Amino acid sequence: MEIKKVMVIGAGQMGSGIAQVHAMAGLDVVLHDLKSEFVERGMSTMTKNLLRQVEKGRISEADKESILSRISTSTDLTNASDVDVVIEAAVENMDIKTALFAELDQIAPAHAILATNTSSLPITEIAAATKRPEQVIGMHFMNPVPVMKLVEIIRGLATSEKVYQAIKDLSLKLEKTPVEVNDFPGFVSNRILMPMINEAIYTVFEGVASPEAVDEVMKLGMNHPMGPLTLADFIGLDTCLYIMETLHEGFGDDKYRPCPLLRKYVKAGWLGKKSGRGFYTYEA
Ligand SMILES: CC(=O)CC(=O)SCCNC(=O)CCNC(=O)[C@H](O)C(C)(C)COP(=O)(O)OP(=O)(O)OC[C@H]1O[C@@H](n2cnc3c(N)ncnc32)[C@H](O)[C@@H]1OP(=O)(O)O
Ligand SMILES: NC(=O)C1=CN([C@@H]2O[C@H](COP(=O)(O)OP(=O)(O)OC[C@H]3O[C@@H](n4cnc5c(N)ncnc54)[C@H](OP(=O)(O)O)[C@@H]3O)[C@@H](O)[C@H]2O)C=CC1
Repeated sequence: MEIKKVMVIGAGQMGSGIAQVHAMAGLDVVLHDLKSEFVERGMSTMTKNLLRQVEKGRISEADKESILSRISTSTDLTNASDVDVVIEAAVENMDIKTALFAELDQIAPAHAILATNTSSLPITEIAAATKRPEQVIGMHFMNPVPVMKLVEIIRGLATSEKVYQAIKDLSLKLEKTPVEVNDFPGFVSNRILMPMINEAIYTVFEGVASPEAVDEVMKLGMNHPMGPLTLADFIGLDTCLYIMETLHEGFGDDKYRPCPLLRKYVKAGWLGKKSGRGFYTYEA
């Protein structure tokens, strides 16, 4: 199947990165969000990223312009009517995702693949909101998308071989490394990563050490590029909480219970880097 045009839903940190790598691979991209100010924010993130590439001499100014010219913006979901693939990267919430997939199923062409960048939610359940579950698949990018090589590919119960191959080929075209995993809560990446982050939050909650000390231990002691609390702020504390809740509910095992401190920060609106405050504070 030839994929020429892709719609990315959600122009947040993941959606803007996903749109950027597709445009860099020569595909036409529609970047969609609820409000034009969110889409503009996504466009400005991409423009800054590409400008950095120009300054480093990796691409020319003309390349940057042609990449950006391949991206159009949308606040109207009917713009999915002529795309080959939709990649959903809206908030990590099952109700929002199933509502979006049910609507997309009505709008997108019959041949279109509906992919989700969910970081933990069951693909099979998202697929069941459509009448084309064989064309629904998990395409899980890592943050920051332009830098990280992995794409975790997750088949739902009904996903067809043809659709799996098309998404695997698309990932290779983006110069990513696809890894296939089964449809279980958190897949592989977040089943392993998120309990570590949650445990790091517990060490702060229980007064074992300060956030700075926890991060320093993991950076210098384990050679992690970022400490777990810096990483949690970078991912978004809301997303971290939603993932822990999915693991907790999905496995019914208390070892996945979210730390109360994580819940408290999210309730306070301390969502990490994107809101200016989490375990650390950030300049706007
Ligand atoms: C929650 C989920 O469902 C799944 C997830 O995504 S979990 C999160 C997975 N991601 C991680 O674990 C990231 C861990 N951190 C890292 O790997 C590194 O700290 C990092 C790549 C983010 C930054 O690397 P660094 O060496 O500390 O900083 P820096 O030298 O500024 O950046 C390295 C490169 O990344 C680029 N970069 C950094 N942040 C970027 C961003 N937000 N967007 C685009 N590019 C970025 C820089 O431009 C630089 O590019 P070049 O090498 O081409 O010059
Ligand atoms: N952060 C990470 O490191 C990773 C996240 N993911 C997954 O990617 C998805 C997005 O995460 P992330 O980019 O971090 O989140 P962000 O909060 O940065 O962005 C989400 C965007 O989606 C928008 N949105 C919400 N609801 C809808 C809707 N119904 N239609 C269209 N747009 C909508 C949001 O708008 P508003 O601000 O109004 O809510 C926001 O602009 C989640 O499923 C997450 O689990 C996957 C890998 C890594």
